[in-house]
Parts: sequence; structure tokens; C-alpha cells
Amino acid sequence: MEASDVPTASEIFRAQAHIYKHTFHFVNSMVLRCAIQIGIPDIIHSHKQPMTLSELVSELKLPPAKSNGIYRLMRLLVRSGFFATKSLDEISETQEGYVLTVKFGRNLLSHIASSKLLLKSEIPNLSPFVRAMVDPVMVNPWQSLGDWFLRIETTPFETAQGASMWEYCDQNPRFNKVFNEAMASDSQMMSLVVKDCKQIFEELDSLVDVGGGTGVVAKTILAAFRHIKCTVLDLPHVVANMPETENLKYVGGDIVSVNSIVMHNWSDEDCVKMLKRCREAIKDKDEGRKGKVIISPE
Ligand SMILES: C[S@@+](CC[C@H](N)C(=O)[O-])C[C@H]1O[C@@H](n2cnc3c(N)ncnc32)[C@H](O)[C@@H]1O
Repeated sequence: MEASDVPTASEIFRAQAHIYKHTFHFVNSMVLRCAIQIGIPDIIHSHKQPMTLSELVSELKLPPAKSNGIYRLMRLLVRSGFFATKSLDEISETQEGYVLTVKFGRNLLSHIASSKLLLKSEIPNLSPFVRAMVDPVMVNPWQSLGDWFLRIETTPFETAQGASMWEYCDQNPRFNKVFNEAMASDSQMMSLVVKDCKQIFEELDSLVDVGGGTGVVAKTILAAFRHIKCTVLDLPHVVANMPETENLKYVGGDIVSVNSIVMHNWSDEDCVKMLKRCREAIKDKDEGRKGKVIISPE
């Protein structure tokens, strides 16, 4: 072995750092969820000026003993670009406070800071999405990934939770709510698409949002194009008791039989089949046939 093939101590330390970085990567998700859970983005936003650590701890109504924990949490979040620190006193620059980041990145690729998308007062607000995706119900399946490869279940979610995700939502009202809120928050992004694709919607008389959840996308489209008759098809427990309007109807049904398939992986043929069944379901509903509408593939 040549001397150059022998790694130096510094190279080995860098490799160790690489492994540790990936070992602890999950901490980023957990810290983000924690910040949202205890309300840090909204508190800093409402403060309207750089917020010191002690002001933040006091506003969070945490015991002073937790100050160091908040300091460390904020250090990580500042490093990830969710917050920044700014001097309180421009002359002496002695004290710093936390602010939301406005822009992320300084070059042509810079984009609006993601912290703005975590505020309750803003639309879109993606906090519910973070809360659900980092919920133990969604995180545990990752712990089962290795077991899933060795077993027969269709998804790691099933290995971890003993049911498909949709069955699990049906049986767990708490998680069902958290999940639907996440989907609704993600769908708020649709308002941006609707603005940009005006022409497509102007030409439509009606549409069916398949797997449309609680109808946020349909409502967004309707707000801009009042003439479209929108129907949201989703599983019965998702659309149960959703308030309807003249142009917004809900159909509770199952678009596939026992095993769900991932919609964005559907072939064109399957989509056409499914739309046909949606229309049948809608007709059933229009004609007053009540009860669970089951649309099975064959
Ligand atoms: C990724 S989410 C989309 C959520 C939706 N865009 C919103 O704004 O809430 C997928 C949706 O498909 C629904 N879904 C899953 N399997 C279904 C099935 N077999 N039949 C009907 N809906 C289904 C779920 O309940 C869920 O609401």
C-alpha cells in the first residue's frame, strides 16, 4: 500500500463527521416540528422586531431553566435558515435577537424564506404538513423499513401500524384530523397554480377532484372560477359531514377495491376507468341514492 492510500487522521475524522451527520439528520425534522408545536415562528413574527432569547423564553411561558434548550434549538434553526439573528442596537451591536428569514440564499437561486410558510396568519401555511409528517405515526414506518423488506406487507406503514394508511386514518380520529389538516395545508399551494393556469380552468364546466380530501383544492378553484361544478371524491370517513354548496359536492367512496394503488402512478387507462366510475358515483348521489358509494375496479 502506498503512503498516499493510507487515510490521514483528518480524512478519517471527516468520514466520521459524514456518518454522524447522517445519523443525526432526523434531529432537523424533530426540531422543526418542536418549533411549530410550541409556536416559535408565530411568536417571533408577532414580536415585529428582533426578539432576544429571554423575551422568547418568557413569551413561550417556559421556565428559565429551559433557556439553554431554546438557545440550542434556535441555533440549529438559524443554521437551517428558518430564522436569523439581528442586532438589536445598530450602534454597539451588543445584543442580538431572532427574526424570521426573509430571503434564503443570496444569488440568483435565492427564494422566499420558508419560515413565512409556517405562519398561522399566512396562506399557504405548511405547519400542519410538518406536524403530520413528523408525527410518530408517520415516522415509525421508517423504523420498520428493514423489517418491511423481509416481510410481505405492501408498505412500511403497514408493517409498523398493522393497517394501510387509509385504514389507519379511518380507525384513528386523532391522526385522521392531523393528516387531513396536513393535506389541506399542502393543497393551499394550489392557489398559486390556479392563478398561473387561468386558461385551463376558464374552459371547464365541471371537475372531479379524486382523492380530493376535505376539498381545499376544489374550494381554491371555486373561489377563482365560480361557474365550475366541483365534486370531491374521497374515502367516506374523510368527506363525512363536509358542508356542501351549490357548486361543491362531496362523494364518499372507494375508487379502488381492497388494495389502494398510488394515484400518481396510475396509467392513463386506469384514470379513464376511474373517472367513469366517479361520474357513476356522482349520478348515484344526484339521483338521491344514499349510503356508501363503492366504486370497485372490475
Ligand atoms: C395525498 S392525499 C390528497 C389530499 C387532497 N389533495 C387534500 O387537499 O386534502 C390523497 C387522498 O386520497 C384519498 N384516498 C386514498 N385512497 C382512496 C381510495 N381508494 N378512494 C378514494 N380516495 C382515496 C385519501 O383519503 C387522501 O385524502
